Amino acid sequence: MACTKYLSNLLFDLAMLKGKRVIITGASSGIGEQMAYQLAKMGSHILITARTEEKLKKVAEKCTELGSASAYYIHGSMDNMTFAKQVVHEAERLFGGLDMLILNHIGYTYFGFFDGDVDHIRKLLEINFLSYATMTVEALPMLKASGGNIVVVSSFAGKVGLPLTVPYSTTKFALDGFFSSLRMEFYHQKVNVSITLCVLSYIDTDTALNTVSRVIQQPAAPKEECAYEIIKGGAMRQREVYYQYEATKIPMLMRDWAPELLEYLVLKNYNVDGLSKNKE
Ligand SMILES: NC(=O)C1=CN([C@@H]2O[C@H](COP(=O)(O)OP(=O)(O)OC[C@H]3O[C@@H](n4cnc5c(N)ncnc54)[C@H](OP(=O)(O)O)[C@@H]3O)[C@@H](O)[C@H]2O)C=CC1
Ligand SMILES: CC(C)CCC[C@@H](C)[C@H]1CC[C@H]2[C@@H]3C(=O)C=C4C[C@@H](O)CC[C@]4(C)[C@H]3CC[C@]12C
Repeated sequence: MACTKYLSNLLFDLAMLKGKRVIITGASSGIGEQMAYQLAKMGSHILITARTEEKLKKVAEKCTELGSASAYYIHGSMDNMTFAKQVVHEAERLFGGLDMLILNHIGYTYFGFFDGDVDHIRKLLEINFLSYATMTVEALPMLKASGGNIVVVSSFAGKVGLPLTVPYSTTKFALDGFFSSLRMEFYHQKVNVSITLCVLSYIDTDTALNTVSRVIQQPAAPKEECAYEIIKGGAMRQREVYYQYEATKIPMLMRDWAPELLEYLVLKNYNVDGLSKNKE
């Protein structure tokens, strides 16, 4: 594993992203914000989006300072498919094309036992899944023209059923179904657009730490390194990225061979007594 990582670091030249035109969704905070900074340092043209304009403005300004070829922002909510399409059209207007589409945003969800609210699942599917499909469809002509990359930020919870994240996990599993099937069709149709699905473990973003630190005992991995690994995987046209490798790939090997053992290990990692304190 260490050897593979060493090799891919060696092959991944930061210059690969110089001058590339990139959209990053959910880039006003967390992993998306970090990806914007990394791409800025690599000299990309960047269009970031999220709902909060003031935060986006600050992130875009920092991108310019860090050396981005250009940095723009557009604010709006991804529960609105017209807005999802508008973001792609804005990239076309600003850059005249697109090399990389990084789909990373998620809507708010609760961390707790499923409360029976199916309407919440429907709304979360709009934000976490349907907007991803919408932006992909809209961006495909530009990505085909550039031989570009689609990068989908998912989770270990999108590969394995976990407690306390029923609606969220549903939306992440949907991403795997859509994008893994689409990737297969691209092979058939000789579409030169790569699809990278990123399977992330617990990452130290403010949202994650505030939401789950009382319940999950294991340490969170650094968002900066996580952002780098996602961009690298996308640029290298990898089909999937596992970060942190040990916390995601090894349990994945267990998933089909020893599912009961995996369930046992997952449950041991959750301290559900911490849940009530979460709500205070
Ligand atoms: N952190 C973790 O432990 C893990 C994270 N992941 C994945 O990584 C990705 C990033 O997560 P993380 O950085 O922690 O999340 P953050 O909460 O830090 O960032 C979420 C981003 O999405 C934006 N957003 C929220 N609601 C909407 C909306 N309705 N429309 C458009 N944008 C919205 C937020 O900005 P604003 O509020 O301004 O709209 C923000 O920019 C997600 O896909 C997540 O599933 C996967 C596994 C673990
Ligand atoms: C082998 C097992 C012990 C691994 C367990 C991994 C667990 C701890 C990891 C894997 C995926 C992680 C969740 C995730 O994907 C995204 C988010 C959204 C964020 O806003 C709040 C935190 C949350 C719910 C993460 C919580 C921690 C999770 C469940």
